[in-house]
Amino acid sequence: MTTLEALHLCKEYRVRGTGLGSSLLRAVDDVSLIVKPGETVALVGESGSGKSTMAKMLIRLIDPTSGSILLDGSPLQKGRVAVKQYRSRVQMVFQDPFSSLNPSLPIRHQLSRPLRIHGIVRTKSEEERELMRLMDAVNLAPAKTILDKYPHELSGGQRQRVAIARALAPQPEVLIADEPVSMLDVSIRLEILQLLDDLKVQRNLAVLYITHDLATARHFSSQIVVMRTGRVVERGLSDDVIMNPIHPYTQLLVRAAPDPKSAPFVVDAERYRSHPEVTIGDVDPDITTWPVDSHWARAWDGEEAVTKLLGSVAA
Ligand SMILES: Nc1ncnc2c1ncn2[C@@H]1O[C@H](COP(=O)(O)OP(=O)(O)OP(=O)(O)O)[C@@H](O)[C@H]1O
Repeated sequence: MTTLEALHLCKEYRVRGTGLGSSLLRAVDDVSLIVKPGETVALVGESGSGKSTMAKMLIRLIDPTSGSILLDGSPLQKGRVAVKQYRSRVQMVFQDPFSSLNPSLPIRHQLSRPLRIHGIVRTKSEEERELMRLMDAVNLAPAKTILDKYPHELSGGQRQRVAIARALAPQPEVLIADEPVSMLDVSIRLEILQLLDDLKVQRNLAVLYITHDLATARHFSSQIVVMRTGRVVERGLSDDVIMNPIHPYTQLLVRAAPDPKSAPFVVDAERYRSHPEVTIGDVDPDITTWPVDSHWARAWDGEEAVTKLLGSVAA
């Protein structure tokens, strides 16, 4: 049962000026947030708002300039051993499954390494069993065939599933997902987000979902934290933030979203048409002002009308 907490985090980067000198850029400025087990918190903002810098601090790739990170209320210890222990509890899924996997190693190697490093397995038979479990957890089949493949032999979605399996290998309690679907084909984004959501429930994970897509943030998160130029400008329950944005920047994000009516949602709607229990209807009028580079449709599931998130369109 692990809670991840960021307290007044700041990060300054030294950047070269136009002349000879350099100056400091405050990429993250006094950001606090808390992610609890079984909960997804979305960190939302436009490019350059500081989201990835937050992620890098929270996974301990970079140190904060000031502020602190607490895991279950305890401040982090310094040193390699402490970082390794931290990473066995807090893992990250990166944006790009093409560069986050080593192209020269088969999948089996990329998954068994963290299993061994973090002491999850000791023998060959334990390793084999755990590899099968991981493949099963991320719905990759046939497991043995895929384990022997190289990343370039897999689709983008399969690669991201492998990356998720690798993140799960140390049996973490916290998952940081930094734009985990933005590099993927529109048609599979929802599947990957749904997988992360299922894993959250099954493993009681605390999930920080970093995205610029407010629609999926609302769908998959209980809370949304909105960042702008390094600062938090708004936070709250996801529905409240989307339906009643208070800060002008959040209102702008919501308003600036493409109209889902003009989004090519028909492509994904076609996928749903093959599901006999769901019929695609009109786009839900309530969401026409949504910040959506996602597309939605009103669907009828038996008697009940439901709004389905069908996928995201490329930004
Ligand atoms: N290593 C670095 N050195 C200097 N400046 C940096 C560095 N990394 C990020 N920045 C700057 O910090 C700010 C925040 O960047 P960051 O990548 O955290 O934003 P972001 O919200 O994740 O954006 P994106 O979605 O485009 O990745 C930007 O102005 C960026 O140019």
